[in-house]
Amino acid sequence: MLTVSGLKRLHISVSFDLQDGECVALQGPSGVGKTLLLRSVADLDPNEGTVKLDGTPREAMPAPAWRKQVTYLAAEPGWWSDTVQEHFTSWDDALPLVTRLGLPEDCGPWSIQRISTGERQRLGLVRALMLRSRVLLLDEPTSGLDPASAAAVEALIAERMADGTSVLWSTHDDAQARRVGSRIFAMTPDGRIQESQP
Ligand SMILES: Nc1ncnc2c1ncn2[C@@H]1O[C@H](COP(=O)(O)OP(=O)(O)OP(=O)(O)O)[C@@H](O)[C@H]1O
Repeated sequence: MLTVSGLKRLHISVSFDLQDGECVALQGPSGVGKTLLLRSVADLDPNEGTVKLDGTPREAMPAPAWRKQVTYLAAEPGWWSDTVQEHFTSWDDALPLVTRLGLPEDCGPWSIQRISTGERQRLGLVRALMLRSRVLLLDEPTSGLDPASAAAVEALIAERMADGTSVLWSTHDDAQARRVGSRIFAMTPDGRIQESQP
């Protein structure tokens, strides 16, 4: 279980728990602080508060180890090498997920320059899923996708949840929030979360 207590970052001040295998949808107007919250839980930006995974505080491990277990996926994932496959520790292991998300199996040698926004988004998700994290912090993971690709993403995440992965899923899509979330956190302009049922 992920426990977040008194997390403070800029105007944000939140406390919540995330059970194993649970998905909570995170909603709120653009600029309200959803990305700030997700990045803070992953300890990517300076913030205050107590964040624990199964009772172990994040300070008990090096930050990179924490981020491998509590993984943030940006709406626009970053790229640093020339080709798609160079961004994966094992491209062969990634391929089943790549094809599952509707990408062609020969896309490994493709130049990063040529791939579309939606292709980048799905490849970024595969990269995150390869870590087998305990918690996924997904920042609008289907915002650039067509309905079929978004459905494939939702199905894949549901499988990970069945294996015990917890998910905090930021989305502007109300219908998606109700589909994927067992609870909904609505962020308010004063940086709090209001919980509701889908
Ligand atoms: N490092 C920073 N310093 C100061 N303000 C920041 C910083 N990073 C983000 N902000 C501001 O905090 C606010 C919340 O940004 P955030 O990216 O979390 O919004 P969001 O809810 O994810 O929005 P969207 O739905 O558009 O992605 C914005 O007004 C943003 O400009």
